[in-house]
Amino acid sequence: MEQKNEQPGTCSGLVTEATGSTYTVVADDDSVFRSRTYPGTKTENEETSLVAVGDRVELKVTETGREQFEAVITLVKQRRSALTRKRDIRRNRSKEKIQVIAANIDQLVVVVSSFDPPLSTRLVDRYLAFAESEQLDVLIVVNKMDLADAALIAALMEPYHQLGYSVFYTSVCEQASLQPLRQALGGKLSAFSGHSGVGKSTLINLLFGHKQLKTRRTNLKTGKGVHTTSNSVMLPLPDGGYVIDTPGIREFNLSDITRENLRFYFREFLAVMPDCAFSSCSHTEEPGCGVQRAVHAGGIDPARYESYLAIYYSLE
Ligand SMILES: Nc1nc2c(ncn2[C@@H]2O[C@H](COP(=O)(O)OP(=O)(O)OP(=O)(O)O)[C@@H](O)[C@H]2O)c(=O)[nH]1
Ligand SMILES: [Zn+2]
Repeated sequence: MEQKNEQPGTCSGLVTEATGSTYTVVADDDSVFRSRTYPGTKTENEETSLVAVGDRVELKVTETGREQFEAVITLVKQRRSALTRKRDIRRNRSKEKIQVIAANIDQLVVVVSSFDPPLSTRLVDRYLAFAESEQLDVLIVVNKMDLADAALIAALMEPYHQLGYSVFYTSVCEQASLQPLRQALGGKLSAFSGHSGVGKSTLINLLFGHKQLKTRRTNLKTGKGVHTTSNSVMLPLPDGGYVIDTPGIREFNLSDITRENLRFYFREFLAVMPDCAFSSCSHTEEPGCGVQRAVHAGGIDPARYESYLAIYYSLE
């Protein structure tokens, strides 16, 4: 449990919006402060963005600050997790080594569409490998189900159910289809990610109701523009929890995934890996490979294995 009001004038809260120089912090008593850092701001996280959306922080609020809802951030608490951005020297004008897109994310919500753009399980597999490498829980959302042959999509997605992943089928044309997803998001910090055009913004807007739609829409949109790094917002869900719209997988920092460790991020490989003749087996061309044997015997989905090979050969 979070300790409240350790000292007079201090409180802790959650950073829900970052706009460059100021941060919106929702304090534990639900009051909202426009906050700034100052040279004395301390952090329990090294060499990364000082403050990111999703961070837990301690605030110092003066009497006038309390009236105007302004505060300074005195401490950024240790993050449980951090979604980081691939380094782009041209864009990264600040000196921070690792740019954090969102902190303390509970789950990554991978949104794909059944059609327009068509469903790519290869892309789903890339996201899943990434989520596994970050030890993030993941929800898969197949949107635009109104445009698809449901039986065809069900067949494509069956391996993911088998592997124990949570899959949601949604259409923004049918409100009821959002209910299971809404439930899975309740009380958690969730990062939505997916290709452009799959319906992330539309889904998010529907999920948190129409009231904030007008005021927040602009922020959501600019969050994807040139100033993405300094302008992201976490939207409160009506029943608790927050959602943040994050960039597509290409913009995430994937450098922790290597040819050596990729095999651990395909969860169905783990059980058969001990059967490989070589302990260092890459499951690509080696003889006596337990993974390849399982693919031939039907125990591992061939499309998943193809994804593994595609990602493997795309890595240095
Ligand atoms: N038929 C159908 N269209 C949808 C659905 N969800 C979204 N769309 C449409 O798909 C288009 C793209 O939706 P967006 O919400 O802008 O997609 P996005 O993923 O946020 O895309 P970016 O903003 O480019 O990242 C819009 O024209 C939506 O109206 C759906 O469930 N069914
Ligand atoms: Zn092998």
